[in-house]
Amino acid sequence: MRIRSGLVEAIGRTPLIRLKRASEMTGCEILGKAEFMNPGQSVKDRAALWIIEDAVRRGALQPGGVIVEGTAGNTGIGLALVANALGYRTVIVIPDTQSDEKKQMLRLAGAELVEVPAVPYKDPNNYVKLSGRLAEALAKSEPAGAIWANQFDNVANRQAHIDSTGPEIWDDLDGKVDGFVSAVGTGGTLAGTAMALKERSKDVKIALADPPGAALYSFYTTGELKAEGSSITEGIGQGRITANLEDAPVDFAYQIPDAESVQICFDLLEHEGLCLGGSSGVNVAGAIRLARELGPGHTIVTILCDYGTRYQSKLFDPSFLRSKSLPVPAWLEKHGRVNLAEVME
Ligand SMILES: Cc1ncc(COP(=O)(O)O)c(C=O)c1O
Repeated sequence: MRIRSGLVEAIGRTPLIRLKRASEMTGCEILGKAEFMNPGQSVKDRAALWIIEDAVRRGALQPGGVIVEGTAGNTGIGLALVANALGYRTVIVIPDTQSDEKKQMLRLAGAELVEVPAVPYKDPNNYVKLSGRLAEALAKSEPAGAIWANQFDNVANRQAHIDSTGPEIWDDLDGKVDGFVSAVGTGGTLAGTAMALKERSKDVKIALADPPGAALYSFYTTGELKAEGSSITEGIGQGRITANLEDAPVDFAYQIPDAESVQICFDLLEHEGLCLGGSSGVNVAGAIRLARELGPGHTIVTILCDYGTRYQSKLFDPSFLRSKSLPVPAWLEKHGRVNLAEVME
């Protein structure tokens, strides 16, 4: 019998799942690291835990203290759950464009939610900058103090992946890994996992998968930060080189259109039973591109970032998809296969 002593110990050590259709299509072994199986149902539980433990070690976070963060949702959920387990409180600043499901989960976990209009990073009222100012104010007014988690530029975030995600992938595959692909929100997952894998073998190829509207595809292919278009994906799409992204060893970069990532999410749900958010679709599309780049016979790992029920009102809602001119798979609208009235007669 193996018991984990609490929520904190239940974070990480997620399985690698073989993605059947992507593997068959490319002749490669395409594996998804099941980060949706973390207690907060996303990859961001790891960053939340490492950021909190780092603040405690530095003496910045006192018992009963407040953790303030600007987040698209998943980091906030991770922070709120870990805070509950360890005796802290959370105040989360979230752009109003994020899904209702994530906001509901944050409230359920006891986070104090501050919803703000989604404005670009350069605006002083951007959610990240606002959360920094709020943390400064609360540090003075709260009896037990407050810290700013600052996931974008706090490298305790990528340290989580240097210490856990990367080594877990390497160990589970006995070092037989040829490529790793990830989208970027803060860059913690991509940079941290890439650094851990490259440290073990320089031959592992690292690829960025970027949605439209983000500037990193352009940065890693031309050296210029340039963004065009927009995307329905949440939690990813970065316009600058965050501290977590600095020195990330990126070999290839791909831009994935929404029509492709959305189609992959439906495919994974319909044919493999994997219900995932949009960023996982971007990652799997990126893994397929890297597999084609390297050729058959290689092992490529990517991240299955979060669970799809978080997006029932968006990615999995036919009318939302139509409003974004995205194709709706027939089976998503299929109802009435079971006629209960007939059976009960
Ligand atoms: C759904 C989802 N996918 C991917 C990411 C990207 O992870 P990272 O911040 O480590 O780049 C995030 C980050 O918030 C996310 O919420």
